[in-house]
Amino acid sequence: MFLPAPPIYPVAGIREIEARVMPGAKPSLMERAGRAAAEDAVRLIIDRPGPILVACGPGNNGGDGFVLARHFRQAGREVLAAFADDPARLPPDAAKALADFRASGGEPVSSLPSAPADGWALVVDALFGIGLGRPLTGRHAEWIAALSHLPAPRLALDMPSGLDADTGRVLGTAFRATNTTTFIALKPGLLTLDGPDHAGDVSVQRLDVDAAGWLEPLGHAVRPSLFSTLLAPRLRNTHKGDYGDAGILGGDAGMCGAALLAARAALWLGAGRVYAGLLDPHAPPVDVARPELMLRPAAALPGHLSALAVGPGLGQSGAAAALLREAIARDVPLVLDADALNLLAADPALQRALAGRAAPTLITPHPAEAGRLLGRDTAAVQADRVAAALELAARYRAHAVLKGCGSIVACTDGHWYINGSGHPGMASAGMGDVLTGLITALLAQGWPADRALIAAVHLHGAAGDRLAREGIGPVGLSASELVDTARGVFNGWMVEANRSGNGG
Ligand SMILES: NC(=O)C1=CN([C@@H]2O[C@H](COP(=O)(O)OP(=O)(O)OC[C@H]3O[C@@H](n4cnc5c(N)ncnc54)[C@H](OP(=O)(O)O)[C@@H]3O)[C@@H](O)[C@H]2O)[C@@H](O)CC1
Ligand SMILES: [K+]
Repeated sequence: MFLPAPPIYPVAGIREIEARVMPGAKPSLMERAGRAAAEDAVRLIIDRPGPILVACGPGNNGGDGFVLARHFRQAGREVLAAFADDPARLPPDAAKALADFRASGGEPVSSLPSAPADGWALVVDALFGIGLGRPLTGRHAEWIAALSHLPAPRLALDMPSGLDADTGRVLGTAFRATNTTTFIALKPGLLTLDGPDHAGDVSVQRLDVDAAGWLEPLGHAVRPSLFSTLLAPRLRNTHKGDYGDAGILGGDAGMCGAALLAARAALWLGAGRVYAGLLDPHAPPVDVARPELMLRPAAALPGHLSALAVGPGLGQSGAAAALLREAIARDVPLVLDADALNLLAADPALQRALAGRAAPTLITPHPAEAGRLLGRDTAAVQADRVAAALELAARYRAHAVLKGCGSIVACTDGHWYINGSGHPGMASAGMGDVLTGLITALLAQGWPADRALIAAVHLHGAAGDRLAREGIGPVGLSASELVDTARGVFNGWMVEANRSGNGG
């Protein structure tokens, strides 16, 4: 049974939901948040005696911390709450949480206590949540640096302090959590850019709020349930023509391997026939390790294809640009990757041609390619990856994946997805070519373009994760190895989907 894809809301969405739920909420959302976080915390300290340190900040995140601290006091645990902001400026709920903590016999200390001889059982970061408005400096930054290095489970409430909830950017400095309990729903900043390195394992505590019932989410975390209905078993009475003809165009001198990797991935993920059109005039006529592939000169790809990818090893020659122009004119699902994106970024005529396509287009830029496509530098793209991916999708009328930590898939209908599979061992040569091949295979088999992109991105990372679990990576994992494993993971998903009634 595949789990549903959890919704993701930016801060504005969380605030909107909060404003609708807040007025009548009993117990208050803060009471629910502090209690839910305490329940997560109990699991972290099951075998850990000793005191708990809770660092509380000047807003409602601090209030959550006081509620958690009170619950542990009432349960008989030793708790130290550190709080050095102005109590008179606490928002009303947080002021009440502090008063309740005091009423339970607790009293905050105004500087970070030194660690007990046997260490803390748990360190809780309740300094800042979604209200973080600027880079952290001074005492707050010092506390966060000190807390981040304590050798104990480190639990962040809602967000690791210092991490921008919308973008995953570190504002000044950010808490390094082993675990994060986030409230109501996921936020993009937990899942992309610097988020995963700071949030650790993320638990979502919904606080009995049906977020999607209040506000339709545009963002989701990727789970196989997003495409499980497409994982149907093959009918017996079928032949290779039913599974599509995939074309891969690229492979100029010195870069044939890129096109071959994409082609192999397309074949291994089930495309009926795979053609590789290679620009290098000295390209081999056959892939001896994969003789099933049909290698052709770049200009000799068949007229009819079910899906076409342009880019792996393409280069930026005049011949490459001409082939790209012809490819864009084909009425076929089209994947653009690597130098196809660089050529596109530099040529307004190609961009106009792309905008006029009726068949779906998919683009797979890494942040530097995305920057070229959007006419800005890489840092500006990374500053807000969700916004950049959505802008790419709108401007190029294409489903776009912005690769990197927490790849963002943005669709032309405005929906977006953040993928959590994969690891940094996949930052190696040829990985992007394999992804292009996987996408092309699913398109060739008739998958809707948005689902093909989401599934291939998730599969690519899941294959890397499986290999890393087996000791093949993260260090030294090669793109070729990923191809076989992606096939295994995908077939496993099909078994799972059909066991659970093919509905996720
Ligand atoms: N939403 C919900 O449904 C629920 C929300 N809940 C909880 O509330 C949290 C949001 O609370 P929040 O809005 O009070 O914001 P929060 O993160 O505590 O920080 C605001 C304070 O920080 C300050 N400040 C900001 N940046 C700063 C900086 N760099 N350096 C120094 N100060 C800085 C800012 O001051 P100001 O900018 O006004 O000077 C203000 O005082 C949310 O994350 C969750 O934990 C749950 O209880 C229940 C459900
Ligand atoms: K926090």
